Amino acid sequence: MAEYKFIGGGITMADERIIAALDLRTLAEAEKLVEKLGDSIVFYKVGMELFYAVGPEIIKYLKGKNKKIFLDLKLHDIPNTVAEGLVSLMRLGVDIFNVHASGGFTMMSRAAQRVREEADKMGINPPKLIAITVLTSMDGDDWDGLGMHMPIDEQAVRLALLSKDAGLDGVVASPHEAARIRRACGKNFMIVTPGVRPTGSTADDQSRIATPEQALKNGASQIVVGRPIYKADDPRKAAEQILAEINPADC
Ligand SMILES: O=c1ccn([C@@H]2O[C@H](COP(=O)(O)O)[C@@H](O)[C@H]2O)c(=O)[nH]1
Repeated sequence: MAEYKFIGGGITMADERIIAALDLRTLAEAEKLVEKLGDSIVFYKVGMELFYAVGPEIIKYLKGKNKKIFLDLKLHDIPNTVAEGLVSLMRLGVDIFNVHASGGFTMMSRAAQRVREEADKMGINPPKLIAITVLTSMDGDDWDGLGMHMPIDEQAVRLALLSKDAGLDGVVASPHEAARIRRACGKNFMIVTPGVRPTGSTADDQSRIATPEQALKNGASQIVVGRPIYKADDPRKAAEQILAEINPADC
């Protein structure tokens, strides 16, 4: 939701529907970007590149700045290993974390149950546990190479329903499948969509992309934006343009 803040005499908006990906290699680079973005971004995604290099320090830093955190480590292993891995990550105090839905129902339901049990013990609200459906970089050729015969969108809906049945809070999917997943899984299910590109930006290695506005119209609850913000000459301006696009009445 949009939350208005007065900054330096002007108005800027913070909107938890935008999650900015911190795909950087050092704490110093991440801190510099977070400083530049200021109050325009309240939700950050920490993925493998940064977490493997910096570890829990980045989470501590973001929490110190009152930012929300999606820890995107995409766990994919046997049920016990994933469940206990998530329990270890819970100590960091993140808001969202994730597993691969292709790990299957048993893995996901054990993970969801273990996260709830541990949250009860810790006396906290459990972090949201979501599952990757089909990576947004996959195109038809990649998909065929895996020997998959069901179309990508059908498989994404199938994995979303499996995740919901297993007790997860939502999924990561491309904006192309968001509408079908929203219809199948209902209004309270989280649908986080990477593969978001403002008009005019390059697709990079993403295949199933849409603009921020279209992704949200399709039913995404949150959008992930990485390179269009952190590689921009002026990251704050890039973030504010996305905010303006998704909150047209507010500008
Ligand atoms: O299917 C997926 C799952 C995760 N991601 C992650 O989102 C960001 C996207 O970054 P861009 O620079 O905006 O392309 C990145 O961290 C991925 O690891 C995804 O893209 N697709």
